[in-house]
Amino acid sequence: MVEENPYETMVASVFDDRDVLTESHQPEIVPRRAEEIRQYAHFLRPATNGNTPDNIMVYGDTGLGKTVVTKHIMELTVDEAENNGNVLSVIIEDCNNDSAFSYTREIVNRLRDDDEKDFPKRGLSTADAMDALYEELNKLEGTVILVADEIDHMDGVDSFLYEMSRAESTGDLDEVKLGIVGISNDYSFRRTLSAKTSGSFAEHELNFGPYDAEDLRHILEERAVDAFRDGTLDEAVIPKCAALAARDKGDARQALDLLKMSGIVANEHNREQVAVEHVDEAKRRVERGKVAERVDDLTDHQRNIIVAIANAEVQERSPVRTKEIYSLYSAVCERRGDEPLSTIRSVREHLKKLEMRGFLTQIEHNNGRGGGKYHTYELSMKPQLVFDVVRTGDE
Ligand SMILES: Nc1ncnc2c1ncn2[C@@H]1O[C@H](COP(=O)(O)OP(=O)(O)OP(=O)(O)O)[C@@H](O)[C@H]1O
Repeated sequence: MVEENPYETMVASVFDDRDVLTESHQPEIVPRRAEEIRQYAHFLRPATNGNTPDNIMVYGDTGLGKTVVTKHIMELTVDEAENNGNVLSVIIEDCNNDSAFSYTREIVNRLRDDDEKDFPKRGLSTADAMDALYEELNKLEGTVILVADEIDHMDGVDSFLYEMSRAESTGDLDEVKLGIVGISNDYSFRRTLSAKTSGSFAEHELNFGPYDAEDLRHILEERAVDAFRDGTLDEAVIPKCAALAARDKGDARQALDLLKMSGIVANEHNREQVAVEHVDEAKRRVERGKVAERVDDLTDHQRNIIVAIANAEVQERSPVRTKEIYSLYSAVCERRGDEPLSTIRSVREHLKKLEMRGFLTQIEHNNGRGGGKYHTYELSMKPQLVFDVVRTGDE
């Protein structure tokens, strides 16, 4: 028997360069953020003239271009400084739920030569790490801009910002001028800083609003030029991806993920062109992927609880009271060979957490005078999505 070569029956991929649609790709053009880029440049201009730039806080929800715009403006600012005969270094480091100590250590090790990257993990205080950082920064010339992405995730951020923003005036930094840019999804970050830090870290604010369908269409079209081969995108595909993402949160990451997944689906169906129905399937897959990531963070008990409520929903018994959830949950545990929690009270605790994390919706009922209050719960997503990602075999 002659073995079939699967490549022989495949049409050419719709993609020219799929990586252009991924997060790590830094586009040369960043459309639809001209005003934010202009404001940014205004705040950063002193750095192009060899002076200390103002500190900046960039706020906005996820996927609104805070990072991509920041990288873009930093490149322009470094070029401008160079044209003016000045030296500007930019350090961009994600806070990644780090402590101020480990964040500082990361930067120190990045700035050190390879054979000196031995900054110890233990035994030193944050103050020691900051001293090491000042030492490294003082080896640079001109102006330095430190960009702390997801700054609200840094443990100990208050004193970090206090120290860094005073470092020039205290003489810790005597060779370079330092500006700090913080990026955050959390608009209340400013209010979490102590009065003394707010005072010394006086900064400008830049706010990024959601994209509308028109913005997203432009962004996707720009990327699609390099990502897809000519003629492989049905003309309705980009408007559809843009409209779906705009209707949700106006998030460019979501729009790009949808476009990329639509191409993957078209390839899997062995089609020469991406069509609108591929976007529909892509949407389902992207949603499933997101729910799967969130389900990964749940405990086994919490997973069994949402499966129990999904079961109630397909049996049209939802919304459900806690007592009924408990017995449905116990049945799920039994089927899966898990030991159930022994009290309704502990299930109730998990219900609260699941509600907070967006898996469930709680409905409050009032039985009128003397009747007391009680709660029922329903799923905040389609039950099939739960069955798909938890793989219970319960559907
Ligand atoms: N105006 C734009 N032009 C081109 N690409 C964009 C634009 N805005 C966002 N993107 C792309 O969308 C994705 C998300 O953008 P980015 O990482 O900058 O968002 P963010 O606001 O920093 O989000 P988060 O807070 O979740 O990190 C990236 O792939 C980015 O390249």
